[in-house]
Amino acid sequence: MTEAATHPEPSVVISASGLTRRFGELVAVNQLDLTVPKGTIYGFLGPNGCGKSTAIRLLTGLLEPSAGEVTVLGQLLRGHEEALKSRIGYMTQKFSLYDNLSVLENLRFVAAIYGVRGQKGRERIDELLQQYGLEHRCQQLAGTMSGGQKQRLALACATLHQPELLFLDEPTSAVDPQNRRDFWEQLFDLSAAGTTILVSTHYMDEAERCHRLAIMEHGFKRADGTPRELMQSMGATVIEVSGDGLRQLKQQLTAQTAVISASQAGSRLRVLVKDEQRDPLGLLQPFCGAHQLEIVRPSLEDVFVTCTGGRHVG
Ligand SMILES: Nc1ncnc2c1ncn2[C@@H]1O[C@H](COP(=O)(O)OP(=O)(O)OP(=O)(O)O)[C@@H](O)[C@H]1O
Repeated sequence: MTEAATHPEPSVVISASGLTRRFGELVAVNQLDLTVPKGTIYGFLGPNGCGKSTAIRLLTGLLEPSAGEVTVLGQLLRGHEEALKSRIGYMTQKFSLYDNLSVLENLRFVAAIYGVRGQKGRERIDELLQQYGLEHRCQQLAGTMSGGQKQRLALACATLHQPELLFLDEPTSAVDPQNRRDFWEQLFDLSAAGTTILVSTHYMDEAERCHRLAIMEHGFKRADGTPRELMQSMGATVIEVSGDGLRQLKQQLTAQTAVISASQAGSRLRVLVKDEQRDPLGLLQPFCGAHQLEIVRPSLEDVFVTCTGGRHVG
């Protein structure tokens, strides 16, 4: 019998049930159930303070839960935090780099922590310098680098020991759109090589890139699935209204109980109407006069607004 047959690789890399963390009266993470399949990029989408960082710290074993269980890479997390550390990478919001150490010194420091020594360590560092475009910055102090460069160095540090599971807590908050795009290409490279990635974000466009995601609010998971599944099962119709006088129209429409929200983009009003309203166009028409009405495809932002009762991310 082969090794693989005796110890089959888990197809589910993170499994959590009833995961809860209280800070005094505050429940930062509330009864979180989670299943993250191997090789996926899984997103936590939600506004500041909804519990994303706390959930990540619980799943890495850095924080003890008040209740609930977590299995990571086929092993119960509780009691195995140390053993699992070498199989997990974690990039924090603040990137955790030493500003007064050079790029090379930061990488060597992390290599020493993970015991990636000697020839193997040097080769791995060279490989990462090249992979993340840092080979000409070896001697530069981390504190003098741009946001995008720091981010690449932080990712190199977090993946130095080639973790099977990588946690990224709002990794793109401090970088520009081009760097964000490049960063996501790097994440897909890692994912294609078999790394499972859990990433938190409050950007809709980032969440949309994930294979699967959970929408979080006030410590609760409000919905989860692939972006497409979430859009298909959102429970609302999206209608775009175009024309003049949209500010006043918006007030009239949001006063209707079947209207979840109305938000303006340019000369269009994007209106979400609950699915229980059989004739959503008929509901809006009496208010809209000469305005043009069109049913359009939902976006992830529409899903978010529907799940969280109209409140906004960020
Ligand atoms: N150590 C702590 N002690 C007390 N309260 C905490 C602690 N850590 C987090 N919280 C609280 O728990 C809630 C969730 O915080 P968390 O940092 O997990 O949210 P988040 O979604 O990651 O937001 P952000 O991106 O702003 O960090 C917040 O109300 C926060 O103030």
